[in-house]
Amino acid sequence: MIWESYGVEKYFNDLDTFTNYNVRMMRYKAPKGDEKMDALNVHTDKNMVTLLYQDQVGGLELQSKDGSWIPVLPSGNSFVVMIGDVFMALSNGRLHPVTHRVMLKGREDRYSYGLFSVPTHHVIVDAPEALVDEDHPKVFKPFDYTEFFNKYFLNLRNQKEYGLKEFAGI
Ligand SMILES: O=C(O)CCC(=O)C(=O)O
Ligand SMILES: [Fe+2]
Repeated sequence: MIWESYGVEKYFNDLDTFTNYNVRMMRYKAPKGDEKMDALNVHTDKNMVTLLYQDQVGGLELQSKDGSWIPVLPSGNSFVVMIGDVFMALSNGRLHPVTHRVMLKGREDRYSYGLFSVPTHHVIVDAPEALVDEDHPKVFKPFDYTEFFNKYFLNLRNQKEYGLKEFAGI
């Protein structure tokens, strides 16, 4: 639908052939004390699209443009849909991934469930030419998704948030 709205759906006819889907169930242990605990670091997702369901404990927070944090209230019958860095690159910077984190308070463990669409191994991510023009100069160089992810992952172990702008920004 998004690609149709930009008139570039024909470039993504074979999207299925270069997309994998990962399902992940995540458990966050309840904090030990009474303080609000940083349970998942501040980040944008590095994949294409994420579908997320959190249980009644809640804790997911989204960052607004002014830097403040907006809690996503738990809902038994809805999913959160977020785009990741790859989608930003494919849209030539038109769409932006939301920065988010998980903060926990209280005595209950938290569970969340995610469906993550990711490019297959070593896919080259590049925005369609039709989305590049004078008003929208190219924002990212074509890049190998696996190389980007590996670099991101290495930085994660050093507690550093590593973004696509650093890896492939023009
Ligand atoms: O558990 C959550 O609600 C968020 C998980 C998340 O942001 C992620 O896995 O990228
Ligand atoms: Fe995330």
